[in-house]
Amino acid sequence: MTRLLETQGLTAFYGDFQALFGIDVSVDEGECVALIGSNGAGKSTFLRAITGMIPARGQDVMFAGQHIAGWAADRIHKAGMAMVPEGRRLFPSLSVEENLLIGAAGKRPGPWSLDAVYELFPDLVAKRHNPGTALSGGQQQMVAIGRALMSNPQLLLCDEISLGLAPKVIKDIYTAVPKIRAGGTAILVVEQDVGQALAVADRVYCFMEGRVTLTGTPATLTRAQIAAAYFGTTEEAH
Ligand SMILES: Nc1ncnc2c1ncn2[C@@H]1O[C@H](COP(=O)(O)OP(=O)(O)OP(=O)(O)O)[C@@H](O)[C@H]1O
Repeated sequence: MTRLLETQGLTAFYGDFQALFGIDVSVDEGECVALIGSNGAGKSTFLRAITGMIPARGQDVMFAGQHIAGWAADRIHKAGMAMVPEGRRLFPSLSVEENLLIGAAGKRPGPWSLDAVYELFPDLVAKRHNPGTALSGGQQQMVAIGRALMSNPQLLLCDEISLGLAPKVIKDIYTAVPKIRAGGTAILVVEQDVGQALAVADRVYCFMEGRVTLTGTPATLTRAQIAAAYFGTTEEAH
């Protein structure tokens, strides 16, 4: 496996407030990695730090063989990282199709196109000329994922894609993950639903208070270890 993303000792600050304390996370090409942890653990901050949305303070972030710490967000996007932001953030005055086409700005060569996104999410076909806001929450999430895929990213970052959605809808959305990986895209998901994270990911990192408290594969981690790493209970986390 070739290493796609690697952070070593990543820190992040909001003003004087330190939100991340030395995070080591890696994602290999084509891999699916999940970040889990409670509210405020630092998962979204990690995504913001690697995508250049908050300044990196000179630490090491390697992506696709390049040192990207300090790069502007649009340069990182063009290098092959695309984000599905928490809350979807569709453009309300634009149609589904226009929202998708916006994601094609800075497009790299690859398998994703409007047709491929509609094949991935057939529910969107009949809605293609509707405004993004006229969709259900699940359909809006599909547009947000499709928009990110339109740039043909090497790494797709998904921040809480199941938040506020019904279990059936979450299941539908997660069925897209193997198809996205089949196109060669690695996925880093932030997911509060631990069961969902363990079901979809090759490896999991648990964050607590700005630190990684546990990492491993779903097959090797026990529920007790995860609970300890997630909530800071007394059992030692490995
Ligand atoms: N814009 C901001 N300004 C100041 N502090 C922030 C900001 N965003 C997040 N924080 C703080 O940074 C810490 C990490 O927050 P972060 O949003 O990364 O956590 P999270 O694990 O993604 O949780 P959530 O699921 O709530 O998004 C928290 O203490 C939070 O209050």
